[in-house]
Amino acid sequence: MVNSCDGVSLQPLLRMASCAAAAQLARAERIDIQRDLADLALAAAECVEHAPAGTALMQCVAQRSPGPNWWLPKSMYDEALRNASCTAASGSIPLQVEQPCTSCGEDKTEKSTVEIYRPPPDPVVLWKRFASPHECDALLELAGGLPHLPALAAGAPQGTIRRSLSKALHWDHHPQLAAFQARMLAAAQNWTGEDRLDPSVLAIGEPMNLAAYLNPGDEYRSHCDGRCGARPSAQDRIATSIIYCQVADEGGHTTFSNGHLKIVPEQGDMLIFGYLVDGRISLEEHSACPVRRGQKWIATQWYRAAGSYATAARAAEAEFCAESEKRIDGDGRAERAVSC
Ligand SMILES: O=C(O)CCC(=O)C(=O)O
Ligand SMILES: [Fe+2]
Repeated sequence: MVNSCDGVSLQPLLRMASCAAAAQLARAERIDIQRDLADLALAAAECVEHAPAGTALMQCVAQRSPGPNWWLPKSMYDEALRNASCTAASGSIPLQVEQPCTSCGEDKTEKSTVEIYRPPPDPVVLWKRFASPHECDALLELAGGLPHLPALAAGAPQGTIRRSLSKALHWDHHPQLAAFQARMLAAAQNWTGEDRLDPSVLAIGEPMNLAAYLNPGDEYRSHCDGRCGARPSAQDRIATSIIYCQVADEGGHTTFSNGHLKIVPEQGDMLIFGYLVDGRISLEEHSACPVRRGQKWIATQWYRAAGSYATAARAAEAEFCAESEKRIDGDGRAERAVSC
């Protein structure tokens, strides 16, 4: 009996085909979903520990899995890789570079470190200690404090993959955000090589998103902020920056499972990644691993290409706000109305 396709979030046609194929094969008693998923998880765990840095995890998994994985629904496959990448014993090893510190005031001799995990065209870098504790406190104050962040609505498009509190911070409500966002944008432009990132983020852009993972198990499962490698339309996001204002004592790391990267940030670090790639397997897919102990909160800024920003951002914001207004069942947590 095959019912493991329930809850799978593939494109409907692909999902139907994939699930039908799986059901047919399973009926023929040649395939056992649970067994094949367990094999996949084992292969992924081995690859996460042993594949050399830079090797795409998918290639290693394909070589090590005893059976074919092509028929598994994509979301199950992605989840297995992601779970393995979250349990990896240590973080990936980056190339480190030093640069003049842009947040050290008058002291021009101070340097800041940037860790390069992957070069363009889909770069991933971690700017160490980008935000000071004071800057993070200021962001939180604008959001009204951690206990007052609204929970993501269960009915929201991302409600099934994201378990966290979340709030949009609007520039026009909080003018003091502007200088900080300008610094984030400059860093993102520099490290993605994307001078197309729209500077109008400062005036009318997609709001900054504060997200808090306060309970054990809070997470953001595998997803793409952009188009997962498909040709981006004029309105799609092309880069992301995430400031880790608080990191969990255990868990809560960020992984790029397809690209075999595990980022273990410290407080104040900013992750920057770009994903304007076309026509090849995307390494953009990423996730926030479940928090195991302690709490984590982040500030995310998504970027689009110049010219696309105003309409797309407004549409996205309107959708987000409409969904967020819905009440939340909250998985046993207190129900709370959401204001946007
Ligand atoms: O919390 C994280 O580590 C990842 C967050 C994320 O993917 C996002 O905000 O788009
Ligand atoms: Fe993301």
